[in-house]
Amino acid sequence: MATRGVKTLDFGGTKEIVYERADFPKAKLHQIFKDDTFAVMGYGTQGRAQALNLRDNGLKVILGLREGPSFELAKEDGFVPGENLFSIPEAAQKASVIMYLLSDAGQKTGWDTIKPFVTTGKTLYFSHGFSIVFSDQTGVVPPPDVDVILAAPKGSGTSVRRLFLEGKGINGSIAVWQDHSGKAHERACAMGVAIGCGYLYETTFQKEVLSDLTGERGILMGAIQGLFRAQYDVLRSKGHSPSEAFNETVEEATQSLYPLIAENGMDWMYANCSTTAQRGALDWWRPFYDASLPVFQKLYHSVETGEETRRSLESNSRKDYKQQLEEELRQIRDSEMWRAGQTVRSLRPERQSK
Ligand SMILES: NC(=O)c1ccc[n+]([C@@H]2O[C@H](COP(=O)([O-])OP(=O)(O)OC[C@H]3O[C@@H](n4cnc5c(N)ncnc54)[C@H](O)[C@@H]3O)[C@@H](O)[C@H]2O)c1
Ligand SMILES: CC(C)(O)[C@@H](O)C(=O)O
Ligand SMILES: [Mg+2]
Ligand SMILES: [Mg+2]
Repeated sequence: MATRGVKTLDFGGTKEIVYERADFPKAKLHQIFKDDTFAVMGYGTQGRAQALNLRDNGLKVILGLREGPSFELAKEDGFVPGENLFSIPEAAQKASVIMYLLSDAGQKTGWDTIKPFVTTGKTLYFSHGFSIVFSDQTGVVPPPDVDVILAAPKGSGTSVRRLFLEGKGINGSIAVWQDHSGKAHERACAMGVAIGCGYLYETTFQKEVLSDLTGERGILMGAIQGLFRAQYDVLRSKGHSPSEAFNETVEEATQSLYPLIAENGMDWMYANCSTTAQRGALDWWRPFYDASLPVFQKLYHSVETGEETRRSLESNSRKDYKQQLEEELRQIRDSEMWRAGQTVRSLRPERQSK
């Protein structure tokens, strides 16, 4: 179903539809969701950001959480047990929109608890295509008489909340898996705006999960640590000090050059560097492309075949999962490169004045 006010824009030669916050002013959100109760299941980085943004947008939000640190945090954030803070089944029962924001592994184990409350006319909402697309691994198969929609912010929940509070908005993707009401598309767009996104792109559950898993394993998180570390190790092996190796690898990237890419693109960042740097970057991006292309192809294959979701479910459901995760993060934190980074960051004038 078409939503009024949308724009079709040219993305490098391909026309795509985008939806913006301006297409869904608050009054329209309140009209669309006048009869809805949003139940946010899980209070991780996304659950918390989306719940707080929905609440600040004046919509009716309740939480479904298990007892523990998240429950306590929700109380600190002003949610009140018995009023708008419940157990998972209680919240699912009261909800018209079940926002399934447990961890992806938690969505698999929690499905038997949630399923009885996914009843006729309700909306089941996700911020990832994982559970639905890989239902052969998760068992998450919704009944046919509900809407199943997705609004996936393309960034950390921390940014979802921070940008919203600054009056900005992260970009997000929306998709419809099942349209029982005939309004699922409009409701997905409206939810994307209601949770704090500034603008939204169309996708499918399938495309969202494949691109998201590739991106985070690749450039956004996995590849960036691998590339940083490889350059840092070469500089160190050639006798450069930790501070010099860190600054030339990470600090300048995040503090100077990446913000320039964000502002106006790669060529503009190049144009703001010396002719010497430009010549070198223009000569060397190709060898890096050639070296990494097969790794990205291997990664996409591993995502597409379900290997990555299998690994994630298996590792996240282990009893010692938290300890193992903390140990792996500790190894990164305690590596020389990131210890050097800690000292470098402490020297930033804005940190020193605090
Ligand atoms: N983290 C992000 O910034 C981000 C961005 C876009 C989309 N997403 C998607 O949003 C969803 C939520 O992500 P997240 O990072 O906030 O989640 P998360 O992985 O941090 O987990 C959220 C919460 O789920 C709870 N949980 C896990 N298993 C549970 C169980 N069996 N019973 C009760 N509670 C349980 C945990 O206590 C945790 O606080 C996921 O589908 C994720 O892929 C996340
Ligand atoms: C923030 C990310 C990496 O974009 C998200 O996809 C996640 O899974 O946390
Ligand atoms: Mg992800
Ligand atoms: Mg992502």
